[in-house]
Amino acid sequence: MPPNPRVVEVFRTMREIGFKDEVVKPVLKRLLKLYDKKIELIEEDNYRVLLDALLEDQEGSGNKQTVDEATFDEDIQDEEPPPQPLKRLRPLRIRDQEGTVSPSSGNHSPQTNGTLLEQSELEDRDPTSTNSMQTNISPQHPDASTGSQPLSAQRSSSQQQVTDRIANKGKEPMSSQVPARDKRPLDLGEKSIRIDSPRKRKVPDANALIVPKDEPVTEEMPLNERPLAVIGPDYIDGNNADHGDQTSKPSSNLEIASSPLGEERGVTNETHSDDMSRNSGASNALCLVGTDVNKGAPSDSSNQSVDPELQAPSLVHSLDNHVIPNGGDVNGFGTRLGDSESCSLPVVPRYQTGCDELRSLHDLNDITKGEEVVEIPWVNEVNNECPPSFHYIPGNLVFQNARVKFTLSQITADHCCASCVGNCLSSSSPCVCVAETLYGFAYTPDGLLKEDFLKECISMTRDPQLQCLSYCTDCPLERSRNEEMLEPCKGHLNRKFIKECWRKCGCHKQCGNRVVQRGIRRKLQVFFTTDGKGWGLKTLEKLPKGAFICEYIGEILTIKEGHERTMQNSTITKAENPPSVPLDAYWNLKGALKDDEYLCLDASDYGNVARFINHRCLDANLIEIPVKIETPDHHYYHLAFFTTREVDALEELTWDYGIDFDDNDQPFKNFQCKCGSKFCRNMQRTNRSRHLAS
Ligand SMILES: C[S@@+](CC[C@H](N)C(=O)[O-])C[C@H]1O[C@@H](n2cnc3c(N)ncnc32)[C@H](O)[C@@H]1O
Repeated sequence: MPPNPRVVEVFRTMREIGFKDEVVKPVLKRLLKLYDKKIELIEEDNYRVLLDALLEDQEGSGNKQTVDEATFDEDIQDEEPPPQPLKRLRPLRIRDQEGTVSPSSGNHSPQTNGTLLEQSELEDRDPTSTNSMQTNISPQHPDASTGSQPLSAQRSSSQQQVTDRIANKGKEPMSSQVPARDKRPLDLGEKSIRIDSPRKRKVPDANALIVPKDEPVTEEMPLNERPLAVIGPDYIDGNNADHGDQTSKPSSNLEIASSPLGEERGVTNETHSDDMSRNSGASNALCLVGTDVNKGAPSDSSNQSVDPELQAPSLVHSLDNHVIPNGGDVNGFGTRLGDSESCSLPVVPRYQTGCDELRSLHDLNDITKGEEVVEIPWVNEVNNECPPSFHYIPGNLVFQNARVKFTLSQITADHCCASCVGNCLSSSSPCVCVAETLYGFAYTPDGLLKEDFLKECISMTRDPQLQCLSYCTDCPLERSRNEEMLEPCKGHLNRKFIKECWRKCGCHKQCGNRVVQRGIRRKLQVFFTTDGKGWGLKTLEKLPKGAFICEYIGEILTIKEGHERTMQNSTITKAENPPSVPLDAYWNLKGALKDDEYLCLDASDYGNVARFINHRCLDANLIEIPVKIETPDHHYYHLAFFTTREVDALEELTWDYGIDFDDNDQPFKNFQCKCGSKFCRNMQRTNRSRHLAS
C-alpha cells in the first residue's frame, strides 16, 4: 500500500528544515494519537504543532514514543471531513461609531470611539433623538459557555524561531495548542435592534461635510504632509518599510545558523522596538527567511533518507505538483475541488513558495491567469518582491458554513423582470428589478453610476451627519471577539444598494442594468508602491467618475469562521494581509439573521485584484457599494468598487477600509497608515498622542 501522501509531505517538510525522519516519526505518531488521527490538525499552519512538539522533545524531555508502530496510513483517517483550513487572519473591518446601545446589552462600557472623525471633535449624540428608531424583539444573550476557546500564544523563543523559519509563505504560526473546534451553533435568538437615521451631531471644522472632490494623490503629497507615524526607522531610507529590500533592514537580522541536527538554517533575531517594526519587520523577516530556507534546504527528495514505505514515485510527483497550481492539478485548488458533495473550498496546501516560484505562479502579463475579461499585469520597480501567493478567483466562493442560496426558485416574480426585453434602462415600462431600491436605476446608459446616486452613497459613507447606522443588541462581530464580555455594538453602516437584472430576467445580457456582473473592464495594473504600502492597484487609463472598477472577491465566511482565522493568526500580524470585510450593510434591517447568515469576505488565499487595493482615510478615489445580483437575500451581496471622482491614468486606486485606529481591542494589529490623506485618522491619532505626551 503506498504511503499516505500527506505523511510524505510531513516528512519532506520536516526534512527541509532539518529534522530527520527518525526524529519526526515517533513525535508524529504521538501527535496522531493525541489528535485522534486527524493529520489535518498537524498540517495546520505549517505543521506548527509538530514543530512545537519536536522542539519540546529536543529541549529536554527527549523522544517519547508512546504509540505503537502501526503504519501511518492506518493511523490516518482519510475519510474524515476536511477541517477548516487554518489561515492567517486579518481585521474584520469595523466602522466604529460612538453611541449608546440598548440597555439589554448589559453592563458594557459605552463605546467612545469615532471612526470617520475623531471623537474629541464630535458632539455627543442624543440617543433619544427622534431620528432613532428602536425595534425591540426580546433580546437574548447567548450562553457564555458557547464561547470559542482562546488560543494560547505562549511559546519558547526557539520554538518561535523555527516556526517562523518555515512560515516563509507569509503564513503566521498559530498557537501551539490546537483547540477542539466548537461546532455548536450559536443561537442568537431574537435581537433588539435600534436603527439610527441620519445622525445629528456637530461636525468638526476640518472635516465638515466632506463632499467628493479631487484630492491630491498619495504620490504627490510632500513627505512632510504624510502622517508622522510613517516616519519610523524602517521608512527612513525612503524605500519600502513593509516590503522593501529586507537585507537592509536593521531590525531583523538574518543569519545562517547550525541546527542541532547539523543542517544550516536561517535564524531571525528580531529586535523590534515599536509597533511598526512588529508589523512590518517581523513579517518581512518571516518571508525572507522562508525563502532562504526553501532555497537552502535540500528539497529534492531523492537526496533524502526517505522511509522506504513512503517512496512511491507517484506520491512524490503529486507533492511536487501542488506547488504550482497549473502544473498538474488542473484546478489549481489541490485535491478536493472535485468533491461534488461539498461546496466548500478545499484546504489550501501549505506549501512553501519562493520568489522564483511566485514569479511563475503570477504571470507578469496577467495576474488573473485568464480569469477576467481583461489582462491585469503586475510590475515591481522597487525591489525583487513578487506578489504574494494566492488563488485568483473572479467570483466569491463559499468556504464552508456560510449560508448563501443561489436558487432560481428563490427569485420570485417580485425579484426579476421576467417581462422586460432588451435594455431595461431604455424600457418605457417600470422594471421590477429596481422597484425595491426605491430610487430607480443606479446606472446611466454609459454604464456609470448616476451622479446623484453616487453623491448620496459617498455622503452616507463619509458624512457623519448623513450616516445611518443600525445597532444590534447582540452584535456578531463583538460576540466573535469576546462572547463572555460582550461589548456594545459599534453600529453598522446602512448603505444604498444597487440591484442588477440577472438570469431570470427577460432583458438582454447587455442590458444597462448589468454592470458589475460583467466583470472588470478597465485597464488596471498591480504594482509595488513606493511609499511603504506594499503592493497596490493602479489604473492605466483615465477613469470617469462613477465607473465600476472591480468587486471585492474572496471566500465567503461566517463571522465566526472569520474570527477563528483571526485568532489562529493573532500571534503575529501579517501586515500586508487584505482585511476581511463584513457584509454588514443589512444586518438588523430585515429581522434577526441566523449565525451562518452573518458573513464576511476573506481575500487572503482566494481573491481577485481588489486584494491589492490599499487604504486611504476618507477621501479615497473608490467607494464600495453593495450590489445584489443573484439572490434577493439581504445578508449576502456583492461589494463593488466605483470611482468617487475622475481618476487620472497611473493613479493608485484606494478605498477607505473604515479602520478605527483607536480601537485597541481588536485581535489584530492595525498598520501604520501611510495613506497621505490630510484626513488621515492614524495621523490625527498620532498627533493627539504626541500632544497628550507633551
Ligand atoms: C488589502 S491589502 C492591500 C495590498 C497590500 N499592500 C499588499 O502588499 O498585498 C491591506 C494591507 O496593505 C497595507 N496597507 C494598505 N493601505 C495602507 C496604508 N494606507 N498605509 C500603510 N499600509 C497600508 C497594510 O499592510 C494592509 O494590511
